Amino acid sequence: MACQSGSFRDWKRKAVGSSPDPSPRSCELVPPLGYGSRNIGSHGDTGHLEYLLLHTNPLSISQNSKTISKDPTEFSCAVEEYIEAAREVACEVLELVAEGLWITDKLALSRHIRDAQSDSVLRLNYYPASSDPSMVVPNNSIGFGEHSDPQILTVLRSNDVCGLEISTHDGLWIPVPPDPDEFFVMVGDSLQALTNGRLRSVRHRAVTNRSKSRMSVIYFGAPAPNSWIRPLPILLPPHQQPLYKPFTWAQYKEAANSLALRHTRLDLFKAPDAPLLLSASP
Ligand SMILES: O=C(O)CCC(=O)C(=O)O
Ligand SMILES: [Fe+2]
Repeated sequence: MACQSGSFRDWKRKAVGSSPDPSPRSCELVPPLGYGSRNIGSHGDTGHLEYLLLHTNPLSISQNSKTISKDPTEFSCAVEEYIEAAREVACEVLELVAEGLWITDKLALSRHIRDAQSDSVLRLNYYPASSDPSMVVPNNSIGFGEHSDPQILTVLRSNDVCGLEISTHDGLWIPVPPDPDEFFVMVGDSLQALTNGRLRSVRHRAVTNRSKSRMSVIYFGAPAPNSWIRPLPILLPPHQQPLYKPFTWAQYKEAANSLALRHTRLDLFKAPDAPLLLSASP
């Protein structure tokens, strides 16, 4: 069935309705895909949010849509259309990055997420308006704790409510002004490894708003599980050592999932004699 194009607002409405059920039931999907609430990962990280996590594979979307939406066809069309647009943004950005780094093969980075086996995912986060005194930082509650995204590139959109914050190298948190008509692009750990640290993954977090609920839709562009991630040879002049040992995306995912969110998970793959890269974390 052909998908009709719709705006970001339409997409959110189709995904969870204009006011999400405050106590939705489990979508009975294989973890970690599907519906989640408060718990992020399996290491005790919690936040004030509800989310849907979907694999971007069309078959997986159409199967999962049946348990998520009352109108699975409309839902999966909207999701697939959004993913296609977000993937295009991610690939264009990665091709510009390759050009900027004088990489002769312009597709060297984007090829990973164009791969039919790409393990990219889409996350829809809903942060209810709240302030829980136990998680205050200092005026708002933690919606999604500090971390860097493990994938290659993150393409994020939100409604017009602030909440996303990024950390400077010296640990200062800077709010990102919301704009529902813009994409926000963040470097993930895998891109840091592929570029041998020329690009650094962004530490970020989301805080909740006291008076307004916030929604974000995030495309995480990832390689195929068996793809090798290693510094591109062209970014390794003879005198320069690789900062990271080669790893497959499946290995990185497993390692990343073994640690809590706040850890600098890329450190697990540091090359033994790697020169010191000043940490991006506070
Ligand atoms: O919802 C947001 O603005 C950020 C969430 C986030 O960082 C994530 O889902 O990885
Ligand atoms: Fe993130």
